[in-house]
Amino acid sequence: MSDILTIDDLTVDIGRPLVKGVSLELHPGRIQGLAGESGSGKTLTSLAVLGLLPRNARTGGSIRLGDTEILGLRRRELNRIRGRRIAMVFQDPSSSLHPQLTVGHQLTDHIRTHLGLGRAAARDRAAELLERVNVPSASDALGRYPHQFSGGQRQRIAIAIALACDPDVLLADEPTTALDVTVQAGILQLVRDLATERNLAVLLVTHDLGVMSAVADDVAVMRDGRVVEAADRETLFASPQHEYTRGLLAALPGSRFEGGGA
Ligand SMILES: Nc1ncnc2c1ncn2[C@@H]1O[C@H](COP(=O)(O)OP(=O)(O)OP(=O)(O)O)[C@@H](O)[C@H]1O
Repeated sequence: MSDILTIDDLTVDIGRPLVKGVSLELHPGRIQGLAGESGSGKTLTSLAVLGLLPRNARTGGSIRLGDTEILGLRRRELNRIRGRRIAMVFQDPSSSLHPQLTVGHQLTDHIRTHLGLGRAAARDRAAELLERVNVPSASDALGRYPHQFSGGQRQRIAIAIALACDPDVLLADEPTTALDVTVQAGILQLVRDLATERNLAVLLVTHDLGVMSAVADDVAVMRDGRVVEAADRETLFASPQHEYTRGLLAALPGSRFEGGGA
């Protein structure tokens, strides 16, 4: 299976070692889950892919997009890749949406900047995207501001913006954590469907193994800066090898791993 994004022995040091040799491969059409408790280094790993680590971070290892090494690229080169080939959605959709600009303004600006389309063509594409992510009355929605939508709809809009330029890779960091449980399933199903229909390689970062079990094809579990276990979803959930993974699974409601034994 060909990989589109390859993280190889990644290290991140910010005053102390925080990511300690992480390797992961992302494949088109597949969702790679990255689980682990708070502080285990999941977010730093995904920020490294986007070149968004703090300036004082020192990195080692390799991150390749196709055949291109992207770890350590200059900001200008990275800007060309970010948004266009690698896109991201965050836990709080408001952080990717400008509060004072209409949704249409934000989507069409993004499309025009990256794809060089004219105003009318960009607006058509924006409406199509909103329809695809199931925002109701897509053409009306273009004229509205982010605060006029629910949290779930704002996350759908953030996903539409992320996908506007047909990226190869989507990094989703806790995309449903801030949402009501009832809304979460719909967003996860959307990410699942988009991965399949657009051949998108997704890195899904979450501390919630319940979320993982719903959509990820492969799961890696991080602890203290390292991947302690990685397998396809069925294998990992059926026979977790690592005590730490068993502990995480035991924390799930209704788990058969309660008590720590497999
Ligand atoms: N800018 C920074 N300077 C110093 N330490 C940092 C910085 N950013 C993160 N860290 C530390 O790095 C470790 C890993 O953080 P990271 O955000 O990657 O964890 P995480 O697994 O994503 O957890 P969470 O789910 O809480 O976001 C934590 O101990 C955190 O305190």
